[in-house]
Amino acid sequence: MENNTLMKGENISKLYQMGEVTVAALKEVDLELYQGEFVVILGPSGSGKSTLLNILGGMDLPSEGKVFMESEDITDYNDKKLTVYRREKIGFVFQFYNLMANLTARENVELATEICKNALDIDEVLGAVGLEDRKDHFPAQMSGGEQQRVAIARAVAKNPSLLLCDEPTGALDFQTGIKILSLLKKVNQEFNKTVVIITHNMPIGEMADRVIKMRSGEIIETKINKNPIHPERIEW
Ligand SMILES: Nc1ncnc2c1ncn2[C@@H]1O[C@H](COP(=O)(O)OP(=O)(O)OP(=O)(O)O)[C@@H](O)[C@H]1O
Repeated sequence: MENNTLMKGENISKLYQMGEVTVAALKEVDLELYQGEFVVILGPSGSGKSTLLNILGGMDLPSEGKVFMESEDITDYNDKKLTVYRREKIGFVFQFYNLMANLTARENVELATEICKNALDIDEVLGAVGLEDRKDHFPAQMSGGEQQRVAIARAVAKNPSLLLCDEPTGALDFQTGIKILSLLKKVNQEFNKTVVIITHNMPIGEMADRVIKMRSGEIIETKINKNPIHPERIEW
């Protein structure tokens, strides 16, 4: 592995047996993620993005292939080690925030960090995502954009090696979506977190250091953006 390789997937395949039919969600995918980069994985519905994200995040295992995080092969892990891996190495951000409705913003973040070894200061992270005045609000008292900020704070405060975001702007209007993308960029730069976003929204690729395009379970193109644009300049 190169010095700054954070994750490496080798020959990853994922097959689903549907009665007589075998669906190949991923076909011999190779990829590398580098420390500190901002990656956007683009592809149409059904191209295998979520399957790949789930495997990188230790939520699912490949049918074949190896997945290394910081040189350790996570496909060798048992369930217990995978749980620790998900808890300590990965921050997840989903389209629908998945916050605990009966906990405040601060408590949602606190709960996620309680069992993590190297958690960051909760109030500092809530401040960084612009929620200092909303800490004691419950999810139902917040807008979609604010709830997504809580979800991002929750993921970042664990101090993971990698932030995996599945359509993080999918449920938001354009302006709010741009703000969330700007926040993810800030987290990438200020907290030096490697960020991966999966989306079918092509213009989002323009803010990435690297764009990985998928189709039918394969990576069909990897493109380095020499001059990624600021999210505020994205239009869709
Ligand atoms: N649990 C499953 N059982 C059977 N087939 C599955 C399963 N999960 C995914 N697939 C199939 O694998 C392929 C890839 O699905 P995946 O969800 O990874 O695509 P995607 O690019 O994330 O799509 P979307 O953007 O719609 O979420 C699809 O053909 C899908 O139907």
